[in-house]
Amino acid sequence: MKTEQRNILAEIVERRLELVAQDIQNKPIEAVKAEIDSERPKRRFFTALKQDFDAINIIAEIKRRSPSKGIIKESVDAAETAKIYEEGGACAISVLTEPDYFNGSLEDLRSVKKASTLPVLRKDFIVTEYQIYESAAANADAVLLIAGCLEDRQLSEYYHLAREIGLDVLVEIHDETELSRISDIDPRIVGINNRNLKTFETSVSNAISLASKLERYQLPVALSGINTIADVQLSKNYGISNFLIGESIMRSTSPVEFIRDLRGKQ
Ligand SMILES: O=P(O)(O)OC[C@@H](O)[C@@H](O)c1c[nH]c2ccccc12
Repeated sequence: MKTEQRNILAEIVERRLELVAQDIQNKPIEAVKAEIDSERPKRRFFTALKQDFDAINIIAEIKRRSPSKGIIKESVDAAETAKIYEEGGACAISVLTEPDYFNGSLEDLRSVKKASTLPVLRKDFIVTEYQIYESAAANADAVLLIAGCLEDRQLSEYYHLAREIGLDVLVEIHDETELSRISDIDPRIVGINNRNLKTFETSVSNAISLASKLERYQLPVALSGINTIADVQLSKNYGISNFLIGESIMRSTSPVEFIRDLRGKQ
């Protein structure tokens, strides 16, 4: 008999919606929109990824804990971590802002943006339009949209809204069904998650096999489970140049050297 797998993604999304409802009580959407500075300095996430063919671009992630691994690093100073990532040559910084399962916050994102000169990606479970405006108000340069937790209509609306207000978008997929669901929005940056967010099963070959199915002009980013130089090199051999890495960098005793090693630089 097959036991039903607890769907963690659905649980996180349910909780996220509750938290956003509280945020809206505290600060209505009009107030958030008013906080967006149209003159804010924009750093292009897309450009950071579009380097030469030989490059290995690392988006280094600030991730305090995760539902699959528990606490990854006890005390984390987001601003200091961002500076270290930049020193190692990361091309962009991803900041987990989900509070309950990842111990993140928009405060982390704001301080990372101030402390570094790199583009900053807001990594969260974006399931409302409110969070998109909130991302721009917090000075994010890009947002993540996860196909697995959005309906087609939401995916398209949020994608276009984010682009309209000047945010780049990383659209995350995990399998071929999700790949076909994003063909209408035709995103320029496609994150391929090696981890199944419903079951946490992880395989680095997932990004490799799906990347070959993207359009030529779409930039693949391999997400999750990349722990070693060999993992990076393997994907690179299959034409993937962009990697989003959290846990292994967070756990490293010398992240500057580790990021350099992953990039194949001295
Ligand atoms: O820590 P890892 O295995 O290097 O993974 C980083 C990143 O890919 C992962 O944090 C992630 C990918 N997609 C997500 C969606 C929500 C939250 C987290 C994620």
